[in-house]
Amino acid sequence: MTSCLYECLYEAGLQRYYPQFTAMGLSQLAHLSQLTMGDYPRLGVQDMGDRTRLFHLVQLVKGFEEEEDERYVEEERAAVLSRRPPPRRQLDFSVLSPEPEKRRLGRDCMTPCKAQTDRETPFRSVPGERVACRRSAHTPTVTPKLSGHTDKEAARHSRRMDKVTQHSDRERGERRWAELSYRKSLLKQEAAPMHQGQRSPGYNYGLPMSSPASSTRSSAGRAAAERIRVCVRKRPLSRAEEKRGEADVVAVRNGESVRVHEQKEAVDLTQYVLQHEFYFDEVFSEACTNEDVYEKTAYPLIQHIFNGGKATCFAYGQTGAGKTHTMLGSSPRRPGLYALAARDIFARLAQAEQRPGPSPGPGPLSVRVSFFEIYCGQLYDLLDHRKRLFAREDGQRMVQIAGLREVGVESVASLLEVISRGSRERSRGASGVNCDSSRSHALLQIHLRACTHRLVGRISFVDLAGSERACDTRDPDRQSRMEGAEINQSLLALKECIRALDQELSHTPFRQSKLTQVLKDSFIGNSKTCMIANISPSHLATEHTLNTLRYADRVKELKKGGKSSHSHGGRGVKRWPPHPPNATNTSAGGRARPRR
Ligand SMILES: Nc1ncnc2c1ncn2[C@@H]1O[C@H](COP(=O)(O)OP(=O)(O)OP(=O)(O)O)[C@@H](O)[C@H]1O
Repeated sequence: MTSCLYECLYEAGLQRYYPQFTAMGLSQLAHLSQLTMGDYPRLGVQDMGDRTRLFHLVQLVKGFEEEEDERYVEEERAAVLSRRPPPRRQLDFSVLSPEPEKRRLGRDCMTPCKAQTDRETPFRSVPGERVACRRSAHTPTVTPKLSGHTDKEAARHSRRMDKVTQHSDRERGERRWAELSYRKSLLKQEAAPMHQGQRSPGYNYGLPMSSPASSTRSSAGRAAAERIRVCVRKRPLSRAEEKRGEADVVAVRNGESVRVHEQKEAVDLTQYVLQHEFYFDEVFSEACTNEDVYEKTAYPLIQHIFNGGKATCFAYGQTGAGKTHTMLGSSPRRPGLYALAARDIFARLAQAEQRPGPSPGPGPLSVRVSFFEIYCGQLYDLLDHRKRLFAREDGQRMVQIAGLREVGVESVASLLEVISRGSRERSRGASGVNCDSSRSHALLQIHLRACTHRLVGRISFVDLAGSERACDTRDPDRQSRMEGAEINQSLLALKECIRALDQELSHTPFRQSKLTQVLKDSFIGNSKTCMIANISPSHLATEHTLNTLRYADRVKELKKGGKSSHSHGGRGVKRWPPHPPNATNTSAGGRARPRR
């Protein structure tokens, strides 16, 4: 259960500090009264406007507490005088519904309450109890109805509400938000409902199913855990987003879970915040650097390819979520995963050369690089003037890309030079979200070859195209609609492959898209895969963020069943149910919702 602290901070425009509040143990609105201005820097509140707003919020909470204390003293005295116990304050659930127990947390709050009238809102007045409230657009001021309360008490409560209003009238402008928070906290002291998806067999249509990693996993499960690693990276709000007043609604917790606060409005206009919590192998907060991400994602894969394995590291997420930033880095001084991997590969090769005596492995290794993109279902060689390529299966049912150019590199610098040459060739276009959006999937492959040209190990870095919907593209002409459709189709195909693996289907539909075709060996044989799901913190991107997290959550579930080995390329029958149209567009309730 959460507190309404987030909502009040949200109203105050301070919600981006919420993670720091919770990190300091401030999880309830009442905790704010203990704050002093000396605590502001520790909460990261440096901006003058933010400090002022936080100060006003703290004052309001303190004022409310004092008022509450006075009221209780008064009530106690009146009770003693009249020799009767103080009135019991209980929720009048009878006006809500004949089935009060159903109207508790979670999605029940989304259900409009027919029994309520516009002017009757059951609420509680004792902090710590749960309350259901209703706000009508036509009745901005609600009169609370208290069970067991006398008219006198109701009038007193009403006076207190009026006092808040008068107070606000005196100091308009900046303090308006605080009063709103205050009113909200009075009326909605209920915690925002936590959405917890129930696990059910089969496909969950995007329903969150996340749960913490189990320590009692089978050995097969542990092996699978090694094969697929699912991480999430949250990027910081950009300056432009901050200026536009966008809110940070994503909180990273303990480096392994991420919580998304989704602002919702029920049919009866009740405002509430729905919380979604997901658990992953690693969750990187906005404070993490590319080095931090590399250390826990690609670094183990580099060790693996030197042991003769194949590895794939792909960055997934909506456009502008930070995939390219993660892979390429932002400047030579802030390298991305490509450069950090190259540095480790060459360091390891240098170590092997310096080692005295004959090497136990396949002898001296050479590093070769290929770089190609998948754009609108076609393959293009980024190191060969965008030459068209074709993926074909060989006799061993392994996918080979005919004509793909491999360039030999001898140092980190030369590898980076090749990468930047290829990156310039990538197809770009402006999506509605990112003005420098990648509209293709880019696959950088670093091959370790023996002197006989035999492939010893290989790592593929896949910078997936933005997973936004086609309708998000600016001026959606035919080309951008086709791009968007193809991107969505290939991501859906990837999901289908993962699901087929998850459910141990005898046939994995690699051929549904070029992406899954060329990624075939990412999930078979001696291979390891790491997915980095990039997410934006902005409240405007909440739906995409949830879709990305649900997708990543689905991949993570692969590990739980311990399904480490799969037949591939078999001739089994497709047994999975046909995916729903627009399955990537899911509502918070977990059901696929038709796109508009
Ligand atoms: N971790 C981060 N720290 C700071 N800035 C970041 C971070 N991640 C992303 N950004 C910035 O956000 C913007 C968008 O990021 P980026 O281009 O990497 O998104 P993308 O997911 O690759 O988008 P697309 O799919 O459209 O190419 C860039 O300006 C980038 O510098």
